[in-house]
Amino acid sequence: MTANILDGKSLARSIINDLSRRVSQLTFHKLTPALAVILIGDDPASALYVKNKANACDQCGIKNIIYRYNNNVSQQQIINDIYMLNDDPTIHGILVQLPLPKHIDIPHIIESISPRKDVDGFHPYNVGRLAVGSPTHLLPCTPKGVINLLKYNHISLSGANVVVIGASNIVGKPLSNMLINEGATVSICHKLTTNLSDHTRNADILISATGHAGLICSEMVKRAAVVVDVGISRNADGRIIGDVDYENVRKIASWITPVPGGVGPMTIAMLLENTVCAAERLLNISSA
Ligand SMILES: NC(=O)C1=CN([C@@H]2O[C@H](COP(=O)(O)OP(=O)(O)OC[C@H]3O[C@@H](n4cnc5c(N)ncnc54)[C@H](OP(=O)(O)O)[C@@H]3O)[C@@H](O)[C@H]2O)C=CC1
Ligand SMILES: Nc1nc(=O)c2c([nH]1)NC[C@@H]1CN(c3ccc(C(=O)N[C@@H](CCC(=O)O)C(=O)O)cc3)C=[N+]21
Ligand SMILES: [Mg+2]
Repeated sequence: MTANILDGKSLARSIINDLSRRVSQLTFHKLTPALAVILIGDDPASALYVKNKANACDQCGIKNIIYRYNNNVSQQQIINDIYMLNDDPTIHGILVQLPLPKHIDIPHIIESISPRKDVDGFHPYNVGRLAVGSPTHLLPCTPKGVINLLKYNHISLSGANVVVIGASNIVGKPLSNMLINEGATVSICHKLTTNLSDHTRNADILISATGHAGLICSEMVKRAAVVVDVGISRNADGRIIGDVDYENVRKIASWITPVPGGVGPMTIAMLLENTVCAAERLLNISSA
């Protein structure tokens, strides 16, 4: 058996194509959706994400404004600039690229973003709405991308045993809440989990989001499981690789995401969708 591919790249392309029409509709109403990206320092992974985002924005007509700062910029400067963007009616989404330099307090920065412009879905207001299962306009991009990729391929979540590895605020925790809301039975594993494979071998759907290359080998995967690889690291040649031993696991799994070309492009498509939704809210023509 060889797994089917969960092709995030082509699904993202078609989502971005559909977004172009919604952007045209908005510009017809004299409203061009705009995303402000705050980028501090020169982290190479961040630079790649920022570049891919900018290209995708260009494809569908979203205005993308990048604010660059040196590593030693003060926290107060960033907060002042976020307040300015909160009050700017021509800006619909604000994204602060993570990680941040050590002297900057991430929760403090995130809480200064207006929840209406929080296109990452990281503000405690939006996190809380997700946690209590209220309707939310802005869901975190990577978890939303994973759920959409599974649903598009008719992979059922209701009643499924899903194991999520990684419990971060940007991927593992929000993804787990979204899966619970979809009716899945969710186990969350992290660094302190003992005997990881005792958990992973029970998974109908296994999702790894650690950044530990090669963590998931075929012995840890149940036959015919669905395997989703969120992780991004670089191998010795500088190529992007995930958490999963792809060549061996694809012989066991029923479905698998490639890296690159799986979850990454979906994250970007969801960011653009959130930006368009945030702009549409101003006109009350939301189709979502
Ligand atoms: N494809 C995409 O669109 C995106 C990819 N990423 C990538 O996903 C990965 C995770 O990102 P992020 O959540 O921000 O990372 P963090 O470093 O914030 O979190 C990693 C999580 O994985 C857990 N973990 C790390 N190593 C192991 C291990 N060996 N066994 C079990 N659990 C482990 C950590 O446990 P503990 O909590 O105990 O420390 C933590 O919960 C990274 O590679 C990142 O680059 C991130 C966002 C988007
Ligand atoms: N505030 C904030 N929000 C984030 O969502 C966020 C962040 N900070 N910091 C960094 C991580 C990482 N992340 C990626 C998104 C897309 C790709 C991506 O486009 N991946 C392509 C790479 C393709 C290529 O090689 O160019 C792929 O997997 O196919 C990668 C990584 C978002 N993150
Ligand atoms: Mg990918």
